[in-house]
Amino acid sequence: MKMITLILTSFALAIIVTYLVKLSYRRYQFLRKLKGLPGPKAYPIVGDSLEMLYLKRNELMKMNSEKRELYKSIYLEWSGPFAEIHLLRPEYVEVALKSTVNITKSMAYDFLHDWLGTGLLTSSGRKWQERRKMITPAFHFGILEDFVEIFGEKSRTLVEILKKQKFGEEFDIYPMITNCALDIICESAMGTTVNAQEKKDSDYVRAVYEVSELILYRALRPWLYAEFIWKMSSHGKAFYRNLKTLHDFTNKVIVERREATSKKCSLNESDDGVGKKKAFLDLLLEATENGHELSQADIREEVDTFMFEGHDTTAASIGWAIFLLGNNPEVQDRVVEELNDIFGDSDRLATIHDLNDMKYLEMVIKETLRLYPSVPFIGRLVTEDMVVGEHLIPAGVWVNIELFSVHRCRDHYSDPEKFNPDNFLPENTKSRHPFAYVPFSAGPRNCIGQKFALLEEKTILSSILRKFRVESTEKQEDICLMMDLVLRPESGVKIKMYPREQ
Ligand code: HEM
Repeated sequence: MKMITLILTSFALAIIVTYLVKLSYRRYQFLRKLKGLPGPKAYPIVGDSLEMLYLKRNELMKMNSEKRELYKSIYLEWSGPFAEIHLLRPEYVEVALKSTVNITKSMAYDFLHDWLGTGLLTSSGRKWQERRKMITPAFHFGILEDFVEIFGEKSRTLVEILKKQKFGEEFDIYPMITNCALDIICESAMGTTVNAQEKKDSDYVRAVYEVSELILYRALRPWLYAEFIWKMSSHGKAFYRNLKTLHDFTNKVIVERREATSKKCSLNESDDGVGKKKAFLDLLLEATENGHELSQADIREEVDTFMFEGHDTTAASIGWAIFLLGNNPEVQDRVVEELNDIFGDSDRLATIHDLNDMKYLEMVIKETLRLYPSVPFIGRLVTEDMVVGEHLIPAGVWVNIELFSVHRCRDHYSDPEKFNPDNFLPENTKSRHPFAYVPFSAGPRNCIGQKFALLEEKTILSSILRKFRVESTEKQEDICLMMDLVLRPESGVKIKMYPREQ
């Protein structure tokens, strides 16, 4: 017995040692190729991840800003044994984002696979190309027009909820905006209502929050990366329990929607009883009828991807816009002036034409996304050698494309920390580097939902501002940036509100 234990232990040790030697050799090879790149001190195997272990979630962005000041354009970090190159300049980011070969996402996205499978956000190669081609028409302008009605209805509910707040008293508007965005994406993606704004006890909504929180919890704890350890841990168990709620819900909606659609086809009805507006899900179901082979799981991963990508991102950006408008009354007044010109005394919902006329509000939204991009970093695995400036980035390393840093580049913005919507006046954008502003990414893997997002943001913000004057109770310099799955203010968006009529 003792002998067997000894043999097995030696065998396990030999495997571990071989693996460590392989990692060290790989590191040595990369170091030779990456000679000359600056970066923090790193050790074999653990890299510079040790400092991350002691870092609080709200310190991540601060550390990131310090590194931006120190290294300016590019630096090398070691995430454990893996080399990660951070790109901070528009000129470098352009090379990475324009690449049609280096489109594979980095390991960080693997944590999303349980929920999103390999849908549009997380897939790569042929699968991604085919899906992108198939899904792009779903974001056509004509189709987006249908969603504007949903944006308006849900925003109206938000305004009714806000009316119940005590005017002049501080409160956090962020959770209300998030619930509104969740209602919008549920109805747009699946054609179903979860009433996140009015109903506090939806299992689905609770599971969305729990799963997002638990993905982040795992991402910040390397000892939970191994799947079998994660599955055994209490947080992992909670994750899979909530995940089941999410998948069961999406599966049920798909089945019901499929049945309703085929009933409509067999009766040859023009109006469907499913509702006149088409959800993204209907467009995917139609694609299966038009020759695309999509299984239930294929459709689910795309619907789940919209759910994930399509609510936190917009909620964060709307929250930041309210925060900035509440700190800059003169900008808020100009937005309201524009809204008065469009709506006069009318209480009607905004049409797509009204939204297109909101030019100044659009500049405000763009400037908000410059200062506080909902997705501050994008990660890619380099699969083919790439040259940025005078640096060769070899295949096998990860690149971290830092949208947050690019947007604060002093060469392209004279006062980068200042909120100034005029940065987006045509005369100011015309000569700027095209990759100095990329909140929706750029190149082949840019955000497919960006027009949807802009229309949604305009609808929610204009609905709030037509009814209320907002005043922020925290200043820009005091706010602590929190890197969750999206970039958000640590303490929410604290405001006081007053009715416009007064
Ligand atoms: C302000 C709101 C939004 C921002 C800032 C934003 C930003 C981004 C960024 C930076 C990416 C690239 C991610 C990467 O390469 O890893 C992306 C991809 C994506 N976004 Fe958005 N997004 C927003 C809203 C939306 C909405 C509303 C939807 C859907 C309705 C959506 C769907 C997607 C999808 C499916 C992808 C993956 C595209 C692909 O790889 O082909 N996004 N988004």
